[in-house]
Amino acid sequence: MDYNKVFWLLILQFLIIVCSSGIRLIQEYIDKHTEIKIDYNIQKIISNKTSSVPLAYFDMPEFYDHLNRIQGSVGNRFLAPIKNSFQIGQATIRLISYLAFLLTIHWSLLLLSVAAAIPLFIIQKKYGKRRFLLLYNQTPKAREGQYITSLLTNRESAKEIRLFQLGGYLLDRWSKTYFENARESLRLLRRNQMSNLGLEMFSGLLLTCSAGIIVWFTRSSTVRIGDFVVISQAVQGTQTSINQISSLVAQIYEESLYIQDFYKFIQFKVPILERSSQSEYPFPTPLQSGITFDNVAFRYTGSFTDSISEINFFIRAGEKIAIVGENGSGKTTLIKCLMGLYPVSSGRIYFDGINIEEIKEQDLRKNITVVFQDFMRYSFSVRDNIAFGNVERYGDIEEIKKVASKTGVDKFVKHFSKGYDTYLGKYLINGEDLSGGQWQKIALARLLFRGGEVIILDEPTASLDPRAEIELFKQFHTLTKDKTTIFISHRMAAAKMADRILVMKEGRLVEIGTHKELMENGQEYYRLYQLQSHWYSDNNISQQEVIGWMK
Ligand SMILES: Nc1ncnc2c1ncn2[C@@H]1O[C@H](COP(=O)(O)OP(=O)(O)OP(=O)(O)O)[C@@H](O)[C@H]1O
Repeated sequence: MDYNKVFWLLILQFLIIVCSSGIRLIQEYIDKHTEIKIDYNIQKIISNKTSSVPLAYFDMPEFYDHLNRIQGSVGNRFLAPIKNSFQIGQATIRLISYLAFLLTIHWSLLLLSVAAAIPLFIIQKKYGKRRFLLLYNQTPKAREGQYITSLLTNRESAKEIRLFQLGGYLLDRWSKTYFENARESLRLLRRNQMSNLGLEMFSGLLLTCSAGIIVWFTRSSTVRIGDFVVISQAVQGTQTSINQISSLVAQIYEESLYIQDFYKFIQFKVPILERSSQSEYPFPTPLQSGITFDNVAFRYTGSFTDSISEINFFIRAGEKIAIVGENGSGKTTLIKCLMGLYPVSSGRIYFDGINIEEIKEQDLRKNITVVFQDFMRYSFSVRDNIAFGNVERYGDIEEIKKVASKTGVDKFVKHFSKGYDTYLGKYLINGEDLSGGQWQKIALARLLFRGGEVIILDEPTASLDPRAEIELFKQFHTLTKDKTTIFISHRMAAAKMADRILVMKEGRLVEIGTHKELMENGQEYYRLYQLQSHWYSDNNISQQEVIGWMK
């Protein structure tokens, strides 16, 4: 025996084993790497889309449904068609060799081997589509379930859930939605399994027929008995390969439905909600003349009535305006239109005579700054919470400290061990909790850090008492001296500080004028003012005091 040769053959065998394992491991790594990259890009594309679409899209449940559906489109889903194509290639090579062999025996064997693939493809394609449609139809319910889960796990809702002892009820409600969806999924799976059973029986029948034919060939001595096993294996191999190909093609079809859905989301556009003009005028800074509302009306998507209509007014540059009116009278809607967050349904808004639709969107955002009543409380540091007003100047800690000092944020930050780097809230780390009023000061600091030509407070002062609210408005006036400012308030005494007051009622602008003029008018403003006059006497705030603040 040539031991030397055997030794080298054993070495070769070892190298082949190592190489094939190495190739497999590298391939697994490349797969994972590609999957992570695709995941990252998909998440980025989705986040880019959601952060840039018009705000009105977030009033549409179908937008949330679509978003929820495609969030399941992870890298694997995009990778699957590529992986499947490789497997189809491999299976095709195997199939061709089997077919060539079977053809040399008899064409009927070939026919019987491939016959099961057609119904298999049809059934798998059908159930692939049904699974997609099921996901489509189940999304609203699944979202309801997710919403309930978030209520049960969020800090914001934790208080009320305990207070109203809602835990058990919400859990039952969640179980109901969960099992409704689960039942439908299982029903589809059962049907799919029944069809698969039928297919297996059909394949088995075809295999048996093939075996019968081979036996008949051996009896009629076309084939030798020794070839029986080889031919049977070839028939089985053909059937397995072609079934695999048809399953893989059906899977590609199913994945393509999800991928198409993903692209539909990326291309999702509601023309009526998009800016109609692509013109790109800069925002007129500084504002020279003022802001004009020319017969503006706006209706939310899906609503049957206008939330604001026939709005006509002119605000001079540098003017201090208050907007008052009862709940739901359209104050916030008017502000959202003024900011260009919603394109108006009819009429026009002009800044120094330039139609809002023609001003660069980025410029609008830069120059109109708002603190809404439901402003964000970021679970990040104090510094983040202020710097988010203008991330381009994130590193400008001096300016951050300046606005913090102007708004009184510095008074409580000085007690925090990490100062401006202290995290707020408890979500990410055990940070500091702030009171409602302190959060409002943070929001105000963020607004000042941003700056801008038009500065708006949309009643972010709800948790302040009347005295504190007036104090804050007074401060706001001082801090925004040369700017055009608008503040919304339900409190008439605060509105008194404005140069002029807009009074909204049922979506219309019913009065406009100074406090004195409106009181003399004796209409809506006078009525609202009278309704609240006791608040201020109860809080020991005299008319003189308010007038004093105004000076
Ligand atoms: N996103 C929305 N989709 C549909 N309708 C809305 C939406 N937001 C507000 N509305 C409706 O528009 C009307 C005006 O609401 P808006 O928030 O402008 O009133 P508001 O005067 O600011 O009220 P409040 O003083 O209570 O804050 C209301 O009838 C409200 O139901």
